[in-house]
Amino acid sequence: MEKNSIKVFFEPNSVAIIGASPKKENLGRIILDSMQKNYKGRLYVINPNYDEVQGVKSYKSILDIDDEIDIAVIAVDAKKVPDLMLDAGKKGVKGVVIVSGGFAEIDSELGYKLQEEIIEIANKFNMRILGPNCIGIYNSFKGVDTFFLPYERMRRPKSGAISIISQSGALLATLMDWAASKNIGIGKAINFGNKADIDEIDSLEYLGKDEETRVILMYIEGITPGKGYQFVETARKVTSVYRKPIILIKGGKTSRGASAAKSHTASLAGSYEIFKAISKQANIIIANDLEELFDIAKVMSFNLIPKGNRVGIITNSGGHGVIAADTLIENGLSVPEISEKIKEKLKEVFPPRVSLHNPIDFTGDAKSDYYKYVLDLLSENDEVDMFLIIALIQPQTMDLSISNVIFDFSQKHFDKPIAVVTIGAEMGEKLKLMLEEKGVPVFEFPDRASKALAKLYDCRKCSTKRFENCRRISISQESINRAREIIKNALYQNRNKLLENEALDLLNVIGVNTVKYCIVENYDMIKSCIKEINFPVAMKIISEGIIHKSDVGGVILNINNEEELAESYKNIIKNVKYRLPQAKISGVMIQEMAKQGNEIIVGSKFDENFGPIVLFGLGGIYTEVIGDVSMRMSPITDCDAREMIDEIKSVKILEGYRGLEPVDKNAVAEAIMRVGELMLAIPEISEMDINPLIASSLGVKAVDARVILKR
Ligand SMILES: CC(=O)SCCNC(=O)CCNC(=O)[C@H](O)C(C)(C)COP(=O)(O)OP(=O)(O)OC[C@H]1O[C@@H](n2cnc3c(N)ncnc32)[C@H](O)[C@@H]1OP(=O)(O)O
Repeated sequence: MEKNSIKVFFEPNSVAIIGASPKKENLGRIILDSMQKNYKGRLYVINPNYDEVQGVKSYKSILDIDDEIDIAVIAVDAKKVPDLMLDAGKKGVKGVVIVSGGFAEIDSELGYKLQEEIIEIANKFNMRILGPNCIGIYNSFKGVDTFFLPYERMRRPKSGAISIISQSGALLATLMDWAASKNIGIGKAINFGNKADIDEIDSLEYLGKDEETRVILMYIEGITPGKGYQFVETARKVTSVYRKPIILIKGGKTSRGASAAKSHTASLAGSYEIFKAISKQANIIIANDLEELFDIAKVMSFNLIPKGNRVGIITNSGGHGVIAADTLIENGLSVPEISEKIKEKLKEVFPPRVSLHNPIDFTGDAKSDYYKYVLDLLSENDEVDMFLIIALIQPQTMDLSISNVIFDFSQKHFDKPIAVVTIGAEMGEKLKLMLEEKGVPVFEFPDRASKALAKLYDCRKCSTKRFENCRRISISQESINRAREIIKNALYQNRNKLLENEALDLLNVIGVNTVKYCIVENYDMIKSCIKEINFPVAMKIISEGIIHKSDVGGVILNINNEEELAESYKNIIKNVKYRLPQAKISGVMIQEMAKQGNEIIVGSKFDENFGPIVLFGLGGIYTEVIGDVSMRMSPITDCDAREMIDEIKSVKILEGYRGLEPVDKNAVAEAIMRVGELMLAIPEISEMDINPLIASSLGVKAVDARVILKR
């Protein structure tokens, strides 16, 4: 049965709070208190022990209420929750917010059992569950507030266009409180705790379509297992169709963090590198730490997304201006030179000591009206897309009127985002507060302001990206069946690894080119085997038990004629028998020597959370030493594959660096996609590598491949 939208949680017409009592510390009472402040819908209390709570009649059971109830908020001991849910189901309640803890997150038999029970009841009555173990829902526009933190413990921010999705209730509460202190507007927030039902995807789907949300901030510890690709698709829709940037911070980046995350919300946190790659695929912007998330929230709440990446720096400190320029450029923005036309105008107004480049540096005797003049002039002439305004208060001529100059400018030129840097004793603090009161994003250090502006520009890139013309590659069912036969055969022989020739056969079957090869089982087969292959050739021993063939003399390269070939055959068998007498030799592979090209690697690994992850990079030392690789989860579209190629730092080598011929990127992209599709179609493959895959202007050819199977 299709589940109902979670809209009802944000916009209920009636809410029942189960477990509210007159006691001051009672969670239900705190929720009732918060709801009574701004909620205009109908409120009910369920508690058999009281007749009335805070002026609201208390019912013995939800079934006694003579009204439709949209959502019920449950704040009683976990063991009582299933019975209360049964009543809620009978009553026709559409959704329950379970704030109680004591379910799967405590990692006990009882906890898991209770969680399963409530899921069963919810499914039976087509009810949605938010939680358990959560603080629930917040909608500033409708006064919905199930956060059981009184106002003196958590300030509520003003209403605004930023909405927050958080797996952690406490972190969400901190963010809300901080936003209130900085005058940042938060519209909606949701915390789903254990994710018994509602998760990050439901939340994204709702907030993506929500007209009151412009930006989504997310804190998550792990994507719901098995829903990796759904997450990618939903996030892509939210960012590119609904044009809402998603800024995400992930908890559980390290294994220690991941185990804390697991006990915290019974969630599975995956490897952070994979997560970052998938976020790119999902068109999501990653915040590296909480400070950065908060910085981004600041610039986002006040500004619109810029039209371009040109930043004008206006400063009264040379050093700050230089650091700002460095950081902006390092983070992908441009700090363009001011045009001669504008310079001439500025020269007429300012003394010669003012530096009229970008940064425009007024030096120590800057005045507020200097800033006003330059801001207006550059905006009106469309010389830059954003401003980084550095207004330090120490220089003796600077005064607090700069606050009005900046704010007035922002109101007049709302299409030019700004970030302000200021610091300095009592006056500096005062200026900071004056700006913050108006919601202006203020920073103490230029590098943080610069990074925040860079992320703001990233939002533009995300919202302009398009996915509708991206295509998967299809491998025919017949080919998949043939590939499956190869795998089945190995598993039947009780092997968890394909022999090298089988791995190359598999690649050929799915349409990834390999160099020509043949297998000989005895000396007499050599002549017929070599017919189709031109010299020079390589010879490799085929044996299940030999991992490093070269170490046992099992590889001979550059064989130029039939004579050498016969000699090599004898030598290779002799070498292996001498060095590894117990090895079972399945045959000898004669393989065309690969023509010149770039060695690349295309590999894939099955990830518990996201399924097959495909990896791409230059082969050899680049992969291992520099870690210059890109990853995406399967299925991989042509757009993803092209992005993977262009993302590695050494892409220039593939594009024909210093006279080298550029490789056929389409052929590389196709190999990446085919590996991704194979991994999806045959889950018995747990890992595979094509290394090296030789890429040239003529296409790609696999030389060596390794395929590991799940028994
Ligand atoms: C912050 C984060 O990171 S996420 C948030 C995670 N959630 C939490 O932190 C909450 C943790 N605490 C809990 O889960 C607890 O179980 C609580 C606070 C929900 C309830 O604790 P207890 O007080 O032990 O539960 P209990 O069920 O006995 O009583 C709760 C209230 O419900 C009332 N109540 C009891 N039974 C019922 C019932 N069947 N129907 C309605 N009300 C009931 C009681 O009157 C009681 O109020 P009172 O003590 O003020 O009279």
